[in-house]
Amino acid sequence: MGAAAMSGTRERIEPGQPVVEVEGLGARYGEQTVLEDIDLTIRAGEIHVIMGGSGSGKSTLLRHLLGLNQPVAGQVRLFGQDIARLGEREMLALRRRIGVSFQGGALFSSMTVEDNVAFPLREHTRLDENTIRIMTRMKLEVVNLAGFEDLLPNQLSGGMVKRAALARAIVMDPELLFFDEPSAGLDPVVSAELDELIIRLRDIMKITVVVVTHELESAFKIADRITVLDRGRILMTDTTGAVRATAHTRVQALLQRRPEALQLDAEDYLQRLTRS
Ligand SMILES: Nc1ncnc2c1ncn2[C@@H]1O[C@H](COP(=O)(O)OP(=O)(O)OP(=O)(O)O)[C@@H](O)[C@H]1O
Repeated sequence: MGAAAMSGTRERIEPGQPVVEVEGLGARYGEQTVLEDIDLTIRAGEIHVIMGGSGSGKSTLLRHLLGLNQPVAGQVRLFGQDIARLGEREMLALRRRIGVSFQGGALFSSMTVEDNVAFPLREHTRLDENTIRIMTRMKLEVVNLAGFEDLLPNQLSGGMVKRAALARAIVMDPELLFFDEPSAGLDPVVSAELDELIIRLRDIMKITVVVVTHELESAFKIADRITVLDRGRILMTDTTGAVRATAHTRVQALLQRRPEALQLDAEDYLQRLTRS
């Protein structure tokens, strides 16, 4: 039995139903508009990749989806609930249905892999130690880290750290997982392993996964649907096939670029410099 099942009754959302709904979202930092007119629906059971170059607004969108930032316009609904209207307790209950693996979401360096993964269970549930241990080990197996539970983070490779962080993000059996730049800093082989793992989470654990990335290859490999974000606006949301085949010139321009070029758009960069 999972932590979710133990923490009370909750309806599991049916495949294909909207899990994340964004309508007319706008975001600003000071005078700078960072997101504008964002409409987006993410459905249960899909791997949805939000793709865009550096500064396109990916991280800001993610922060809004998690309710960490207040929008200047529009709304975000998670599991059908408008997150701006939720009280603290309701928001906490909602957050338990969500796993997050952030780029900078480092492991606690003084804790073993096992204690790191067990941390959310110790913080948010009253499960006994034996159950916590079993659930933690199960998740370590899912991410292929069985046998490494007693190591400290600095004894792990970059790919292993990512997998341990992923185990921690799924230890509460989330229905929705946000994964920020899974392949950042990883070599291609390790990055491909992580892609496989994300696909496995969808197929075996039936988790809806939202991946934010600027890695084109990885995006096309794992996504059911892709949202292309550019300068704070959504250029398109569609299946990988449709995105690849689109006649949209700006999308094609972004796709033709080498990943490194996509990270730093010179024109954008200069605009940003002169704006501030
Ligand atoms: N806390 C902040 N305060 C002010 N401006 C910010 C802040 N965070 C981001 N920005 C600006 O908002 C814009 C979008 O940034 P954001 O981090 O959302 O983009 P991104 O697509 O995630 O980029 P990257 O891939 O480089 O992380 C950029 O112009 C950035 O400089």
